[in-house]
This record gives sequence, structure tokens and C-alpha cells, in this order.
Amino acid sequence: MKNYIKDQIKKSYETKQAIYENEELLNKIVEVCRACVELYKGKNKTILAGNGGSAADAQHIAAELVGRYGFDRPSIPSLALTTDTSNLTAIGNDYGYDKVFSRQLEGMGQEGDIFFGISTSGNSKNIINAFEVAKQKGIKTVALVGRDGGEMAKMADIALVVPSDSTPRIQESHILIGHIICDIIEKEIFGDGVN
Ligand SMILES: O=C(CO)[C@@H](O)[C@H](O)[C@H](O)[C@H](O)COP(=O)(O)O
Ligand SMILES: [Zn+2]
Repeated sequence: MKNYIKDQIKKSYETKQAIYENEELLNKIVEVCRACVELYKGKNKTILAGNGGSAADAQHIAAELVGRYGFDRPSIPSLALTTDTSNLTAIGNDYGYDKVFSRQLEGMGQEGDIFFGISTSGNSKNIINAFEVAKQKGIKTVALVGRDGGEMAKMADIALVVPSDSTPRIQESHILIGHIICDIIEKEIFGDGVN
């Protein structure tokens, strides 16, 4: 069993190593960080959504920004569309689960916001529908995905595709990337910035 555990850990760091060596993906992460920093100079916010483990990632990342990541500073506006059970159950019940994020984005998204859709397959219909609403409203879209990127990577303004076919390994890399983005936003806006 210990060898199995070691193998899982190895697969996790090998996925992260592949990101570390992927200049194109690293450049896109830089692009996302710059877009977020720019957004926060105005009255805009980031909005995030995902299903299952990715729902947890969405609210985890939003909380890093609204609360704090590394040091005390003013709150940074960020909204996870995964947390309001009244919205989720009412929209799911009345319009269908495929609309749970798009309907909230329609109501709460504003031009200039950035919407992060988090999905390991890149094919979750409720995120694809939210991407469509985002485009109509002038909201920039970031796909945090894996595998071949799915439909979401084709639709997004910026697609961060983790080079792995394993759902847990992709999720582990998503939260790594999410943490790095929160870290950089916080330091660029309220700290000494990063090189
Ligand atoms: O956390 C996990 C698996 O590690 C699951 O909860 C997983 O997130 C769910 O099966 C999701 O519904 C998968 O959706 P997606 O990543 O393809 O968008
Ligand atoms: Zn998981």
C-alpha cells in the first residue's frame, strides 16, 4: 500500500512538473493574473463556478480573495456561484441543473468581470451555458480545465489546460494554479508586486 501511495504522490508532482515546463501554459497563467489585476483597478470582480471537487475549488479561491491569502489587506471582491443553496435548488428545480450557473451569472455578472469555469473534462453543460451568458454580457472567460480542454477550452478567452487525463491530478493542479493567481493578485494590488 505504501508503494501505491508513493505512486499517487509521484503522479501528482509529475503533473505539476509538466505545468512547470509548459511555457505556453505559464504564459497564459501570467495573462490571467494580469487581467485580474487590471479588473480589480475598477469596480469589477471575479466570479467562479464548478461541479463537485471543482465547486469546492471555486469557493476556496473566492474565499482567498474576499478574506485573505497571505497577508492582511482590504477585501478583494470575488463570488463563487456554488454556495447559495436557495439559488442552486430554485434554479435547478425550475429551470434545470444546466442553468444553475448561467442564471446566476445573468443576474450578478457585470461587464468587465472575469468568470472562471472550473472543470476537469471541460464539458460540464452548466459551465458551458454560463460561458455563453458571459459572452453576451461582456464578461471575460477563463477555462480552468484538463484532458483535451473540451468545449470550454474552445469557448474561453483564456484556457488553462492541465496536461493530464486524471480527474484528481487535474484538480490538484487547479488549486495550485488558483493559489498562485490569488497570491499574485494580492501582492500586485496591495503588496510589493512580483517580478
Ligand atoms: O472531485 C471529484 C473527483 O475527484 C468529483 O466530485 C468531480 O468533481 C465530479 O464528478 C464533477 O461532476 C466532474 O465534473 P467536471 O470536472 O467534468 O466538470
Ligand atoms: Zn476530487
